[in-house]
Amino acid sequence: MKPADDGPGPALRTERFTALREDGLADQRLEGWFDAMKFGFHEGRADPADVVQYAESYAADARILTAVYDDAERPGVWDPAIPVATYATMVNTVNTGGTLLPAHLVTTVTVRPTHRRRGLLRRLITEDLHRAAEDGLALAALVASEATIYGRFGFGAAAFARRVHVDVRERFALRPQAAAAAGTVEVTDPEALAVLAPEIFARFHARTPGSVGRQFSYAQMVSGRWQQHKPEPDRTLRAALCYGDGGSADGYVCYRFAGWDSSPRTVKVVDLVAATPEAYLGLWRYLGSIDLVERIDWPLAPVEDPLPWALQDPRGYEVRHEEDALWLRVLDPAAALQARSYAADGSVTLEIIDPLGLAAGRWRLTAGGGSAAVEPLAPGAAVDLVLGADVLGSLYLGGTSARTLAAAGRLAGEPEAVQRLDRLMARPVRPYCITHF
Ligand SMILES: CC(=O)SCCNC(=O)CCNC(=O)[C@H](O)C(C)(C)COP(=O)(O)OP(=O)(O)OC[C@H]1O[C@@H](n2cnc3c(N)ncnc32)[C@H](O)[C@@H]1OP(=O)(O)O
Repeated sequence: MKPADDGPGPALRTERFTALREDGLADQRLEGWFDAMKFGFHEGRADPADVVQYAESYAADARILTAVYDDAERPGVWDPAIPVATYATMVNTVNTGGTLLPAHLVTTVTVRPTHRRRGLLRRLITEDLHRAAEDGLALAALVASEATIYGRFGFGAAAFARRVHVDVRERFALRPQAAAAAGTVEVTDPEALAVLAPEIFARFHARTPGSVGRQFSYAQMVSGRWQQHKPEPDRTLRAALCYGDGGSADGYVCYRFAGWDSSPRTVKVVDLVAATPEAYLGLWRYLGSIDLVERIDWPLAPVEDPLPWALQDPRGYEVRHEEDALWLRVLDPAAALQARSYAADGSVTLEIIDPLGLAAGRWRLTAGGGSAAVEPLAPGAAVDLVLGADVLGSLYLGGTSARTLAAAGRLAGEPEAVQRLDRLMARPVRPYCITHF
C-alpha cells in the first residue's frame, strides 16, 4: 500500500501496509513498526531475527498495519524508519449472543511520548473507523490499556472479567455433586495444544456471548512454542486437558509456577478454556490438586463464575478485582442490533449521539420471536431514549443494564422506556471475553 496521506504536522507521513509483501517476504517496514510498538508498551527492543515469524503470524491474521513517520531531520534522532505512532487492525468474530459477527478489531495503538496529545490517535482512529464502516463492518472492538481513552471515540466497556485467587491448600474441595460432574483430566505436553487449543476454543467461542475469535499467536503461546514477547520455546509452561464422557478433549489449562519464592506459593494460569461446564469443573479439580502450591492466580475468571458455588468452602475463592475485558463500538446500529438475539417482544425508539457520525441518528428497534428489526426514523422524530454511541456499546452484549446506565446519567428517558429496553436486551448470562488482542 502507498503512503495514505500526510499527518497533522508538516513532516509526518502515514503508511498502511501488510506484514508480508506480495512476494512472500516480510515488509521492510515491519521491523521498525515492531520497535515502535514495543517502545510504546515498554518492552525490550525487537530482535530482527523474530520479524519473519511475526510477519507470518500477522499475515495469518490478515492484519493491516499503520505507521506514522516523522521525517524531520535532526542529528542523532532515533532511526526515522521507526514510526512515531503504530496502529493495527484485523477482522475476527464476536459472539453477539445471536451470531458470530465479523468485527473490526483495533490493536497495538502507540504514540511516542514526544508526539502525544497532538491528535495523532484521534486522526488514525477516526479515519480507520470510517473505513471499517465503509467496508460493511457493523462492530469495532478493542482491549483498552486505560479506561479513559476510547469512550470519546464511541467505544463502551462491554464485557468484564475478574482476577481471582483461589486457595488450594487443604480447604480446596469440590462439593460432591460438582466432583461427580467434573470431567477427567490428564497432563499433556503443551505442544498438543497447538492443534487442540484452537478446536476447544472454537467450541467455547460458539457458546459464549462476548467471546472474540483468537489471533494466530494464541495457539503458539498456549502450546509453549512461543513466549509472550518472543517467538522462542517457553519451557516453563505446563498444561492439562480435560476429557468428556465420550473421550473428547473438552477443555485445557496451561499455567506456570510462579517460583519457590512466591508467597503463598502460586501457580499462574496462562489460559483456561472449557467448552463444557464439566470440563471447567474438571480443570479446577486438577488445579486444586497440584501439590506444593497454595494459590491459583487467574486474571480472566468470569464475572458469574460457577466455581465458588461448586466449592465446599467458597471463601477460599477471592475476587481481587474486576475489570473491563472488551470494549465495543457500534459502526452500523441497524446491522449490529439485528445481529443479536432478544429476550422479549416489544419496541423502543432510540436517538444515538455519535460525535464521529457513524451511528448517529434515530432508530426504532422492534423485537419479536427472539430477533429484531431496526429501522431509521426521521431526524426530528420523537424518541423514548437518548444515549451516546459508547453507551450503546456497553448495552450491546447485555453486560450492563440500561437501568444502571440511566442511574449513572448516561442514558436519558422515562423509567418505563428504560425498563422496556432492559426487557428486550436482557441476557441470561453476562458476556465473557478471554481473548486479549
Ligand atoms: C487498543 C489498544 O491498543 S490500547 C493501547 C493504547 N496505547 C497505550 O496505552 C500506549 C501508551 N499511550 C500512547 O501511546 C498514547 O498516549 C495514546 C495512543 C493512548 C494516545 O495517543 P495521542 O496521539 O496522544 O492521543 P490524541 O492526541 O489523539 O488524543 C485524543 C484525545 O484522547 C485523549 N487522550 C489520549 N490519551 C489519553 C489517556 N491515556 N487518558 C485520557 N485521555 C487520553 C486526549 O486528551 C484527546 O482528548 P480530546 O481530543 O477529547 O481533547
